[in-house]
Amino acid sequence: MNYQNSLAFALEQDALDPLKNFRSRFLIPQHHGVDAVYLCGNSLGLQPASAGKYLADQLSNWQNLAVEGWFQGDDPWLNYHKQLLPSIASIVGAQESEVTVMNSLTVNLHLLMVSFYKPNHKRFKIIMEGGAFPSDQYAMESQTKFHGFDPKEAIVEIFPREGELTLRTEDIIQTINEHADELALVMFAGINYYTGQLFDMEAIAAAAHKAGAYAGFDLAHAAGNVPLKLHDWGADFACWCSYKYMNSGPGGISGIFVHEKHFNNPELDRFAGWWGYREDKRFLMAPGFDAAKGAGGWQVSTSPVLLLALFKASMAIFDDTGGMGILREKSVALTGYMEFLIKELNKRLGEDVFKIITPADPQKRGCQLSVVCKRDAKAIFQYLADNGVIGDWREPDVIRLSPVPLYNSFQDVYQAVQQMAAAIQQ
Ligand SMILES: Cc1ncc(COP(=O)(O)O)c(C=O)c1O
Ligand SMILES: Nc1ccccc1C(=O)C[C@H](N)C(=O)O
Repeated sequence: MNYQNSLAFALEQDALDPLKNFRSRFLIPQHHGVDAVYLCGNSLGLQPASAGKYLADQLSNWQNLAVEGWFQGDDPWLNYHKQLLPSIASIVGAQESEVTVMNSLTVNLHLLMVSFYKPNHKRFKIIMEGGAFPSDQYAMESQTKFHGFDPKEAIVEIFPREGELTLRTEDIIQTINEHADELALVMFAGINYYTGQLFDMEAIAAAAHKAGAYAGFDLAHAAGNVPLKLHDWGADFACWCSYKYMNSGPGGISGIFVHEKHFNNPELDRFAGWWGYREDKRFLMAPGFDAAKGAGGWQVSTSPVLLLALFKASMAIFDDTGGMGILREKSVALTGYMEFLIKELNKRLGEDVFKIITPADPQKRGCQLSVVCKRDAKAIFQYLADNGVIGDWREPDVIRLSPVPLYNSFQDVYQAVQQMAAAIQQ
């Protein structure tokens, strides 16, 4: 047997892993008394072991300071969210003033559309990837209808070529060029939730701008997963949830990016609330909205401090890693290792039973591999779950598996593929 196919190889890689100690900073779900193989950080990241303490600190501030907690104590709530901004800015490649934390993802998508989708009869089209996450499809549909357009005319979805599984950048750019005269917005995921394809956001933003349109990105599956350079790429806006690769907890707080080129643009409408008011004068409670400069000016409501506390636990861990570069290095190796083992398994089975639909090029994917199962896929997925391998299922036949560099090991990946082999032999 090839050494790379052995448990010894996986254990050796783990021993060499510079990030190996980070696993112990997370609570790994248990399966029959041992660590489950959790490969589902693409849906819900694991709980930092410190999360309870961060939460308890704020519950204690609430207990002891009550309303004064906004202004007093070691960590007044009024500025609590700001401590998160350097970490978030570094993860998404932004300046601190270009990011803030607020609300949930789809809510933020709608709020940002208020600013960046202002269609007129000449320019009203939105280009997006075909098969985008349903919430994004519903958001775009309802936005076009809200402005009086027919979604069938206003929304242009780009699908892979016949016989291909993922999109070519050249086809995305060509579609943008073809619709240039009528295009208002290009709204793409950073990584598609189903296929795991990582898009060339820089090229997409450049093509959108050349066409005279805005470029926005939903980074639910990209933030905290792959290095991003939103500022340098010139993206107009972006939003993401933080409960996947950023481990902020179920329904955790979302983040937004607005490029600084828009900070002084008087044409940008927004749906305002007092939390987005310029801070030095917010408590004067004067009539007339005066926005805070920067992404913070898009905030609407009071910070949800308990959600921020959970998120802070995770960002402290990210800060200690040294950044997305080192995480990405391990991620490429870990996902590449899973791909290798799945291909070896297919060879042993004499057939591509597990067909990976995610691009093979590491530049075109993040942690996730989406695997189409050619035998009884549901039964195989169930077997994996029964044996402590947690991925997720997306209809009609895809199993998504995402080794996450912060807390997954090479041994996790090895065990997962062992169980896939055992599932077939059932
Ligand atoms: C790409 C994408 N957009 C939107 C959502 C929905 O986010 P939320 O339910 O937090 O609004 C998700 C995940 O749930 C997602 O993966
Ligand atoms: N928020 C959730 C609540 C319940 C179940 C799943 C989710 C997800 O986040 C799914 C994810 N967006 C996906 O890519 O399928």
